[in-house]
Amino acid sequence: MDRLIVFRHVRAIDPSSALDAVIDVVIEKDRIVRLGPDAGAEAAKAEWAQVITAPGAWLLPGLVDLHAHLREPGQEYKEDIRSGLAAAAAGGFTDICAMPNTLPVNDSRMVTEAMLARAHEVGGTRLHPIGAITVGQRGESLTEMGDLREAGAVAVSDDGRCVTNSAVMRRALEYASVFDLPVIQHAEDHALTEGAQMHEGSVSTRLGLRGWPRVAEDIIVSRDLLLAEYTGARYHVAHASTEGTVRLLREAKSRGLRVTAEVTPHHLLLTHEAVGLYDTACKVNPPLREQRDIEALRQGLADGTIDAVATDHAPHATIDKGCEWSEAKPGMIGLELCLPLLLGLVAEGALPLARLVTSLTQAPAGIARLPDKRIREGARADLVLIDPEERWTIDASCLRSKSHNTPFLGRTVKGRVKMTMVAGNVVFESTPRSS
Ligand SMILES: NC(=O)N[C@@H](CC(=O)O)C(=O)O
Ligand SMILES: [Zn+2]
Ligand SMILES: [Zn+2]
Repeated sequence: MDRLIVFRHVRAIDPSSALDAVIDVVIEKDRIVRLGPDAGAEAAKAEWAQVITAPGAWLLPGLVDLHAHLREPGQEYKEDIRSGLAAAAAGGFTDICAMPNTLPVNDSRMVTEAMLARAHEVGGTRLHPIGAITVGQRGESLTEMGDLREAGAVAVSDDGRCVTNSAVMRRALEYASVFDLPVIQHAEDHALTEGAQMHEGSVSTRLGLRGWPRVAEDIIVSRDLLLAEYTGARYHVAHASTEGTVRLLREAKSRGLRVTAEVTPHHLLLTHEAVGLYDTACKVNPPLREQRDIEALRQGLADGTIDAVATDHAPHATIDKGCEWSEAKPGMIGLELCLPLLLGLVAEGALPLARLVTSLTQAPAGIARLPDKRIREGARADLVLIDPEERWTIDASCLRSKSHNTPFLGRTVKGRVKMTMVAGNVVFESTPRSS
């Protein structure tokens, strides 16, 4: 018998279809075939139907992450494609884009194909590789972007490093636009961040650490926006962290530029004060900044200046973090914490729920040119079911990721992913309520 799944009386939320109502949603094989009040009453009677009655639960389109580091090939002790995709599924993600700063760098068709082959073997959440902009991420010669695209890359980026040379960036934008690939920039003027250990401000002064000033990001973003305008290419800002970036993007968008941006949960929630006394879990690039940056980023996300939320899931092992601050690797995990953390912002009234959903579904899907994420008849059944009321405490033992580097351990959050479905296949299902 073909697969038949019936969600009964769930709150289905899909801003792109102007949907927010308590309804039934019926899935046959890989598609949503019916939805509406009591639309599942008949189907639920079928002997082979899997009926999911979850009063109070929310059903959202599957989440899309534009920015994750899966560490395979090369650093599988931190994460691999299997554990990374498992973490993604547990976080409600049906699609994730993997950054190319692997070992070797994903700057060739061969690496892209190998990653996709591995993801295919593993199954579950879909993996979409991002190819490098320059060979070896060295910032010099461009990669064969046509090959990367043909092999399955959805964007190009040298993330972890910034393309600082303006001529290289110009050529990258021109070349990528031939293949309709967005160029994702890690905006950091390396000349201004040499030796930098955290945000340049009162905390870096107190701790005696060299700082990464906001302007190191703003300079690159403003130059890139000029280049994007000049070349007409698609340009995307990774992990926006400053109020300057938000202001520059707002101005660029008001003039009709084809530019987009993402922000991470940690940059929306934490300031440099979280570093405390050298807590390496808070070491991340770009660094945690100040309250006024948080305010600007939240405002930018709420009004659409910032299009998407991305996790920048950056797993590092204990050996990479359990050392002196200056030796510790930057980055924090995010796939499993993103949705619950940001539901907290919604509960506080700092972000409309519809914007949160769009910024995790339709917006990133559009940037990576993935199929629409919709809850409507005929759409592919990429869905996530959440219990918005369940409270739980973030603990290493409940994480699928191989690494546990996050400053949010021990924090109690409200809202939990109960089920993730990729084209009608259940790829994650949580154990029953623990509290
Ligand atoms: N965000 C980080 O601090 N680290 C990322 C690289 C990056 O996103 O710049 C990593 O690969 O570990
Ligand atoms: Zn980066
Ligand atoms: Zn990154």
